[in-house]
Amino acid sequence: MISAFTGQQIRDTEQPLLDAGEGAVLMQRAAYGLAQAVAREVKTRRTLAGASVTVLAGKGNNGGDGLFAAALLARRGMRATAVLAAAEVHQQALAAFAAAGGRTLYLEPGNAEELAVLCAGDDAIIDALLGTGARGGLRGPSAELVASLQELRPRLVVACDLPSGLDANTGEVHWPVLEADVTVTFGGVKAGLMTDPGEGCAGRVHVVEIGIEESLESQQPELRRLTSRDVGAVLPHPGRRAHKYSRGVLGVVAGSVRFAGAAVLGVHAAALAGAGMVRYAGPQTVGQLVLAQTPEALWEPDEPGRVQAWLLGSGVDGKEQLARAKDAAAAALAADLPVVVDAGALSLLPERCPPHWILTPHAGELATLLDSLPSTGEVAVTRDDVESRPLHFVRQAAEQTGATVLLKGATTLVASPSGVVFSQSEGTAWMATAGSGDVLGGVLGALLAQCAETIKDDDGAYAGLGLDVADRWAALAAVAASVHGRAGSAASAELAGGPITASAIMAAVPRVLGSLNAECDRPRP
Ligand SMILES: NC(=O)C1=CN([C@@H]2O[C@H](COP(=O)(O)OP(=O)(O)OC[C@H]3O[C@@H](n4cnc5c(N)ncnc54)[C@H](O)[C@@H]3O)[C@@H](O)[C@H]2O)[C@@H](O)CC1
Ligand SMILES: [K+]
Repeated sequence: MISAFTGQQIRDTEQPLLDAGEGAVLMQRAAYGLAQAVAREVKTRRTLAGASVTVLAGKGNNGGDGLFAAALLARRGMRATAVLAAAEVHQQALAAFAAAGGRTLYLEPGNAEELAVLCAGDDAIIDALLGTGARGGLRGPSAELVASLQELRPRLVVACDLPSGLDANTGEVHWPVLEADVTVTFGGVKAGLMTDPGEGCAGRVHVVEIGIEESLESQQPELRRLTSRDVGAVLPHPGRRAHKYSRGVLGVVAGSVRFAGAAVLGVHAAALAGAGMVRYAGPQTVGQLVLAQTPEALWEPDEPGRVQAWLLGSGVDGKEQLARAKDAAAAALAADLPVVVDAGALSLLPERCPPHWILTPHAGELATLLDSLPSTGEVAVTRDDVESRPLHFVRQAAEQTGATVLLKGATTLVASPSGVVFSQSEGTAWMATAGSGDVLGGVLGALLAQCAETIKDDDGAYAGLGLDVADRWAALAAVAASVHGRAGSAASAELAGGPITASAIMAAVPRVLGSLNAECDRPRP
């Protein structure tokens, strides 16, 4: 599992070392790691000797890291320039930079554009304007410099610790921000690098160890990301004596005459993701389409028979289908069964949901949901609000409803009502296509049906994740998001990185499950 921490958690962990006079050592480790990363990136394009690098240096320790790194790069033969954004910068770092032969320029009111043109063509730019000590975004000439540079599209931007202007704790972005190709972050991943919109500006994230990593482990991560091994360990696996009922039966109330495809995709995705059986409830015309795609499924016009979990809501439209979803929700609540609550069913929540109710809104639906809750207050939450602060709002929704909430996006966040949040980002932007969410619902529904009866006791699979039992639902939802993202990326990769349909995402699910199992050395069933 990859853990991400707030800037404050990282600073608190550094503090005892700073108190012991180790600050300079930490900075040297950070600078060395940053310089190595820049050198590695430049060398994929050309030789280091004679290549050019500009460091944009602010007045804090982030600027110090950047200047020391640029000094190391100058000593390795790069032509190094520093653009100083403040009158006072880290003195020892500036002295080391000058001693290594670096050239210094001063950012002043009126010369930002000129400096941007001067360094935009460099082989690398290091953004060391603001780090974890930032309050708000870039201002004045620094903001102008970064805005101009962003327009000029530099060849390679490496962010020092985090892109300047990004909130290390929340991932909120105070524009303008210089979008990085690589972010070299120190000691541990900052939460803002694992949630949008911050993650979208950070490029590839590389962690440099500076000696605080062991102490950080005692902190509760702000965000958690499951790796392929974690996902493989949690995925359900049929035992030798399994039969279709013990494998897990999923009941689906999705689709409608108007949105029939949602039912077809949800049911088929669930079957491909390993449900022992899928029972579909809906109008006959839709039932026929469902059976045409998935002859393995059962169509039942009204209430399906016994199930272990429910998928409710995707594409539900009209009185009759909504009534079926309502009945199924009531039955699920009475029988304490896990439920995926998507789209049309998000309006059917009880006053307090259990954590095994997993809501799967996109940003707009989450805004509507929050607005409908009596606890939200007077000011309406908009889609833009959710997109600017997804971590804040997904957590709020989980706390206020009691449900586990999976917020779909380029980075998908899953919040448990306890405040534990997972972040998965394996997908591709091609997955923003009609029906993609219906496939995710099917995959998640299938996982719930397969794990419903074992999740509380299956300590082995969840060992190492350090979670309370109630948070396992969020972990399982993160597994579904990961499988869905991997399936989309695999489908697109097969088409040389081209566009994909929801059906293509769905078709790739079994292969993704197979390779995740293989990676965990699990025997084939
Ligand atoms: N604490 C340590 O020992 C270590 C710190 N490291 C680096 O130090 C950084 C944190 O250093 P600092 O605490 O100095 O913080 P920053 O480097 O983020 O700079 C904060 C300074 O900028 C000013 N400032 C804050 N917001 C501003 C804004 N919006 N516009 C302009 N100026 C603003 C503050 O008044 C403060 O002087 C980390 O991100 C990391 O890069 C690393 O060297 C590892 C060790
Ligand atoms: K920075």
